[in-house]
Amino acid sequence: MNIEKFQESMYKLIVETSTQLPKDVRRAIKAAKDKENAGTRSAMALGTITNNIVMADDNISPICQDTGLPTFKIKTPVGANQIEMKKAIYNAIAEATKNGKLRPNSVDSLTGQNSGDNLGGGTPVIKFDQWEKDYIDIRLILKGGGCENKNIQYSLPSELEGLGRAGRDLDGIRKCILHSIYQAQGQGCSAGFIGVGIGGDRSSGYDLAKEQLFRSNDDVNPIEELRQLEEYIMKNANNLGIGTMGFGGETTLLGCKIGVMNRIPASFFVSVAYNCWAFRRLGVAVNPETGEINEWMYQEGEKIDFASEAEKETAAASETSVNVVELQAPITEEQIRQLKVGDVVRINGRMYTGRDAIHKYLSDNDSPVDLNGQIIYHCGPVMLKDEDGNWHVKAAGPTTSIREEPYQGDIMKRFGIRAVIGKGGMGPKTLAALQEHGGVYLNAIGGAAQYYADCIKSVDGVDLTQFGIPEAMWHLQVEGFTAVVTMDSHGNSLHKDVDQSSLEKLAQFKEPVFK
Ligand SMILES: O=C(O)C[C@H](O)C(=O)O
Ligand code: SF4
Repeated sequence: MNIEKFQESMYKLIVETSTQLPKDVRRAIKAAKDKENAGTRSAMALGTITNNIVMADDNISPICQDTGLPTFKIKTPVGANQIEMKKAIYNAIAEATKNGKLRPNSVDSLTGQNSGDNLGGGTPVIKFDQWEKDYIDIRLILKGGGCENKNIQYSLPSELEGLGRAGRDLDGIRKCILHSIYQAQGQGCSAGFIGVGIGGDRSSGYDLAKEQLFRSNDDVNPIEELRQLEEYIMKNANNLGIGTMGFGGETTLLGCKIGVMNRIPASFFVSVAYNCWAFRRLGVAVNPETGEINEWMYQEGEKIDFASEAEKETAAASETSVNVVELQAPITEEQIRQLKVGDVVRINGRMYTGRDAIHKYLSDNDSPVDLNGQIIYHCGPVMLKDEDGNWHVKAAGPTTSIREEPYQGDIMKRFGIRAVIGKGGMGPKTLAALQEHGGVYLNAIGGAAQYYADCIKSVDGVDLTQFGIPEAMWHLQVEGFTAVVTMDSHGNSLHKDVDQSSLEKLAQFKEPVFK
């Protein structure tokens, strides 16, 4: 095999997967957009998402800043040199990271050290299989951490919130799947795609669930019961009213694929792999001699590019139909107290990024900057340094805020922070702190990493770089950064409301359907 060519092919596959959504995924997003009523929060979120897809296409930059744990599934003809192929993939991964197409995402679990090039113990994941065909089939998925955290595994029989007993039968499986979508709320950047694995053990069950994510979203399940179940889930999950980003709305699920394998008598697992709307998976057929790409997968049928004028108009119309408040730090308590759930804010000026490592750090250390009246953005960006030593933001969407729930309220009070921006909402502890202290939670659109990177006009500094690029505290200068108030200082939380109403809707699916 021509290994240089093969490495080039792998680089192309990585860049394409990170920056361009496959055609089947685009069609699913377009269908969701057509269903959402203009002027709603969900329609606005979808408008931002589709603008972001266009920007990623144009800039050849990551659709979402979290480029996940790169996972390759490879089928080779007998005799292919897997050791050589692995090395070429590692090189291609390091190069894509250096060029800002992947975020450095490989972190030592004990020391917290980021390897900087996406290589390290267990990363990337490469799984080989042999087959009797004469070409190499390589599929890649970049599944981010927020949706990975919403994967769930059920052991049947089980008692499920809202749904009651789930037994060891098709109807019990139905209940698990509906519950999995409910428990994800908007935190995995809904609307999502799910892969379900029935049977196996805890690890092979999850593998089977993830394997389903490699099926084309338009295929038809060859097993009749599973075909019916997939159809049932697609129809009914969208009645849960969770909607885009958990804002409420018509579309919660964009795809559902279910696979089955045998189990041992004592175990009955239903494993669900949740993937965000930024469903980055592609595949190529590679010539084993030349190392060149012969064919791209998932690219049949119509390509939606979301770039037409009509698309832009709907996005603009939904943005203008709401109340927009301008904010600039430092913000006063009085300004914050005026904000209510549902208001849209447009931020100009300074904000600081802070995510997991920073929140833990601030909980028992002083802040390197004065945070009084300031805004914290839950974000781990993709950054590149130019020859003059200046940093540039390549992708910068929000991360899931709920992970900071144990720290957030205390930190806001202690440092005088007035606003935090993230996605998916926060819990009761933060809500109480917002009310007591005069703070607000702003929801940005998860995955819209190009859209927000474009709002960042300069990087004015950085602190705590020992935590690695995604976890450092970046000082950003922004213009027209738009987010929605979803938790205010009067005890209101859109997330609490949507959770409650979707739980009530979930309970409507309690009665058996598959006998
Ligand atoms: O790590 C990130 O940037 C985001 C993560 O994928 C998330 O959804 O929380
Ligand atoms: S931020 Fe959202 S879109 Fe990006 S990887 Fe996480 S879950 Fe997916």
